[in-house]
Amino acid sequence: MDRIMAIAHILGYPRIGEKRELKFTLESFWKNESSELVLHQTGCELRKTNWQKQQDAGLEFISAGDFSYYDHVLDHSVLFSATPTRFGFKGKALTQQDYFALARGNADQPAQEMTKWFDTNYHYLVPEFGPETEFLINAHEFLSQIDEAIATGAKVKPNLLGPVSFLYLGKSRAADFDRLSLLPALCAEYAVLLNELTYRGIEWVQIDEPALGLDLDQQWLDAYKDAYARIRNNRPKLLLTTYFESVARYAPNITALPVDGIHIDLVRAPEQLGVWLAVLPSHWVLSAGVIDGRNIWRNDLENTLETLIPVEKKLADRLWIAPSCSLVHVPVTLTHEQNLDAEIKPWLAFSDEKLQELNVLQQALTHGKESVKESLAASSNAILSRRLSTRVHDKKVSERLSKINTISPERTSSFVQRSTLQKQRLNLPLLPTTTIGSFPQTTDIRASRSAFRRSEISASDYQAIIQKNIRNAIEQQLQLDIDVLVHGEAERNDMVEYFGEQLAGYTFSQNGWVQSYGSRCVKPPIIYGDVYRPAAMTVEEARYAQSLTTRPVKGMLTGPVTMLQWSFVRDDQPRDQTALQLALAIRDEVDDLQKAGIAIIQIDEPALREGLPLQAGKWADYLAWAVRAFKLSASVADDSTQIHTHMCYAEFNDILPSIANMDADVITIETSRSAMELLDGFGEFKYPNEIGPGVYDIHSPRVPSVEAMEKLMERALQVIPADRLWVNPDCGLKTRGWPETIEALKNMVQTAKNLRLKLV
Ligand SMILES: Nc1nc2c(c(=O)[nH]1)N[C@@H](CNc1ccc(C(=O)N[C@@H](CCC(=O)N[C@@H](CCC(=O)N[C@@H](CCC(=O)O)C(=O)O)C(=O)O)C(=O)O)cc1)CN2
Ligand code: MET
Ligand SMILES: [Zn+2]
Repeated sequence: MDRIMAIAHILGYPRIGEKRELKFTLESFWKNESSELVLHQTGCELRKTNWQKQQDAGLEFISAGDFSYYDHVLDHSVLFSATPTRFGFKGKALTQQDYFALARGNADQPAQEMTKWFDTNYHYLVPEFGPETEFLINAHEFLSQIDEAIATGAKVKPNLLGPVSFLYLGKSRAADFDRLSLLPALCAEYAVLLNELTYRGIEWVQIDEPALGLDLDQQWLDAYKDAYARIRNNRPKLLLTTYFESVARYAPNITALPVDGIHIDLVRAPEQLGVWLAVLPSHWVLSAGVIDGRNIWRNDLENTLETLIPVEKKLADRLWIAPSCSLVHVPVTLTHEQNLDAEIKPWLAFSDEKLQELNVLQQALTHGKESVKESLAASSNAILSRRLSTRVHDKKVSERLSKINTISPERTSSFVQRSTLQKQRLNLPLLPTTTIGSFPQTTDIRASRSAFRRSEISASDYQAIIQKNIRNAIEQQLQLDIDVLVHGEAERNDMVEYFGEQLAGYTFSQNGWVQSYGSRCVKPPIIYGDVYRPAAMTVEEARYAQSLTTRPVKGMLTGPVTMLQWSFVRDDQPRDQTALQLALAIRDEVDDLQKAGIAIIQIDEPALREGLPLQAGKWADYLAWAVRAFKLSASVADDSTQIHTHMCYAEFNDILPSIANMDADVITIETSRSAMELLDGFGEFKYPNEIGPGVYDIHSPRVPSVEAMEKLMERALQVIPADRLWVNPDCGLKTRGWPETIEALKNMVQTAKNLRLKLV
């Protein structure tokens, strides 16, 4: 006789579509090339397909409310009418254009700020709260998607971001404003919405509270108690979902909440299972996040069942099984992967394959392992094939790594000594101007690359096109009178993917796209084995660019921590080991570049901050290996070779000692959106080396004025001495068009010239 069904569910499904349908429909809508109707039709089809897949996989519920036309946190702000006051949308029924204005800005207002979703490469739109914020439920779009889901006939579990995490993830522009003062008013609207869902016959709602994975002070912990007490009446059952970290330390607070179950991430934090089994209230369900929602490796199902079977014995139908977090962080399907390495492909599981894995686990728990013995055997074979593969371990790499302690992470001389040598060699003016690396990735460049990939043009044709683009970038920069040039990165599809393609130990998908923000996607390359650099990766382009000018052209590399953070990484060795392998590969490239006569080498680390663990107790360990990896990649540089690094998208003030310890000769950082506030930390901390604080935001096509940039630089000059300051944009220009790029850089160079006159 069958026992009670084990319940399988997911926390969210990717919304971009198997072939990035959402991206293409969005971009054509924005260009006015297609209608709102087409946009909504595509949205509707994507949801329908996603739900069908979930039903086919035998999930107990289909997941609704996880779809978004841009970002689910933005949707949540709209759901409660909590859009920033500055847009003047109060009391107005938002149009589709209004919605995108919040996400992308309009003629009058810059977009809502965008920031990283916890330690992922997904970006959300930061809610803006203030004393004037009023909440009013505006659930038409949300409820119509729920109704659409209900109409499929399946059981529906709506997703909602929880009230405390929503407030936590927002920001206030008003000084000293306490966001928690908004909690009662916000919860009143949640209550209305939850009543509405009860009325629709919804049994369970998934309420995401990922803030519980962070270090919370007492005030925020208490807010949970208050919030959930306020929404306890006439509502569906609530599954409180947590992910990315252990929440065991808050178990006493969490178990006191009037909810009906908890989801925990057992991939990131398997050690918390014991705690939860011991304290789980007797009427709660426990949703075990056992399938990795952040990585693409096939699950070891036998192993997972070993964990689950005793739990199931104890909890019976109170055990639910799920991926560790929403699947938005992994690609959609392996179905279209024709070119994936045949040995490696069976080791992988994208979202659809993860649904299958859940299905097998559910069957095994319900009907016994016998019932799915073939699937279990296939899983075990894949795990074994990966473990025994001769392609994972490379003796040369392990030998080199075993001697890594003999390589000094320090440069030969101190910054002051290096600086003297570099000044002699480079002979730059005061407040040198530069850019961050990329110039516009035009449709032309992408189309040529695409044609080359499809073998429609030859390698030499493709190379000629890249050279033409490099030549153009150099000419433009010379005309603009920029001091330190870049080659423009035309040859790179994506900074990380490009290097991954040239390193051993990496493989790639054709279609493994993951949403980064809005319509922008990335295709993280896959590290499956020991990493090393078989041959020089950037020297040819750097040498060519340098041959066109007497001004210095920066060599342009991605650093080991960012390579790690933006790739799908091995789960069979600690991350720091992979980072060290990457560090040695980049180190080889730095050496080759300087041997080719390149005097300045930039090693980008935009993801260094993103990789920081969510709980402060783990920071020191991470920072130690991450900084060491960066330094090992740079320390091969001669004193007279100037090392730059670049970081964007982050608060740096809490890790300034580590940034200083990286000892790059120059760091360029994103500062313009915070009006140089960020630089105050560097001033207070007395950051010892040179800094280029970004003087304009590259995320908007708006051309900044000379006055605006001068003002920012004057602010910078108050905290950093002029002889250690550079003038540059916030980040690379790959997403911009040429005309606005030239106008903006013209003004930027003028800014530097004006200031030089004032300073002498
Ligand atoms: N990995 C990573 N993470 C990051 C960043 C980053 O640069 N890289 N920056 C921040 C986020 N910013 C981002 C900024 C831009 C894009 C972006 O523009 N992505 C492109 C894809 C880039 C790419 O790989 N382009 C391929 C082209 C892929 C493609 O669509 N090809 C078409 C053909 C295109 C054509 O014919 O024009 C096809 O194959 O069908 C290339 O240049 O080769 C996109 O969504 O469109 C992504 C993230 C933080 N995280
Ligand atoms: C996301 S950081 C980007 C750095 C890179 N060198 C560029 O200019 O695009
Ligand atoms: Zn950047």
